[in-house]
Amino acid sequence: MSAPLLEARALRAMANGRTLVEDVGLSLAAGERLAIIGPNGAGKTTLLRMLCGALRPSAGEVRLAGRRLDRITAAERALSIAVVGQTDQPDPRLALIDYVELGRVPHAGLRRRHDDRDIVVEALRRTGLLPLLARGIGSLSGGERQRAQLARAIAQEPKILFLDEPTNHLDPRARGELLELVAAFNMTVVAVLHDLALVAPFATSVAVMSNARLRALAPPRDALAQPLIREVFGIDVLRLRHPTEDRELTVFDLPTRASSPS
Ligand SMILES: Nc1ncnc2c1ncn2[C@@H]1O[C@H](COP(=O)(O)OP(=O)(O)OP(=O)(O)O)[C@@H](O)[C@H]1O
Repeated sequence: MSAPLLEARALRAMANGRTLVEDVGLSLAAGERLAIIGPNGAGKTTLLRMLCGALRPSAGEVRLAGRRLDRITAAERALSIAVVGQTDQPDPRLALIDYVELGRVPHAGLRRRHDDRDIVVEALRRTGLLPLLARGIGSLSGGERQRAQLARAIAQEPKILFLDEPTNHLDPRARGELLELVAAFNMTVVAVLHDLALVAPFATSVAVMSNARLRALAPPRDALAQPLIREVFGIDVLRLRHPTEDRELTVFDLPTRASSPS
């Protein structure tokens, strides 16, 4: 059997005497999309940063295609991993097309590919940004900038795409559309998501974090179920028949005070 593309064992993150992540293990096959969910402060971003090599674990290890991530050179890692995070602050004067072309930099050390520009233009087209290609990054809206980051990551052609809250600047329709777009690329993806309604249509598996620990690692239908969601988030999950269409609706409902556990 081939090794999983991404594998984490007994991961722990400590900072300033605090345990941010404790004993997390998971594995991801090529083509899977893992959503990491959990309340604020649960350790989601810390886990994502260890999985993508941005943060060295205090204990445990991460393997990419069977090789320890901390033993892979930065150049090799850049060929394999793209990260769309919340901290990217490019020079606002940079034109959008030049920003997206930065995604090709890890490949430039090999043979400069004549189709680099085609890959960049295609990434802009797929993210709906082609009409804005000459605009300065600083003039883009928050949502456009989020799509620009995705375009840069797609242009990088990574083995795994890591997304930290990729939809937080987007309107409700654009949120779903962005994740649909990511799914359409058939890449292996690890994404921290806050909006639970987006998880089931997007993810093939879900890691539920709570108080620094992995509470569940399961397919969306099992992970997004009572009593776990009630316990971890303090909200209810209701599965209801759509009133006019032949399909089920999943509703995340804030319980009223009367029905909340005290
Ligand atoms: N360097 C640090 N030193 C001390 N505590 C930290 C440090 N970095 C993060 N933390 C704390 O660790 C906890 C987990 O942080 P993390 O960002 O991983 O959570 P999260 O689940 O992504 O949260 P959110 O949903 O709010 O983004 C938080 O309580 C945070 O304040």
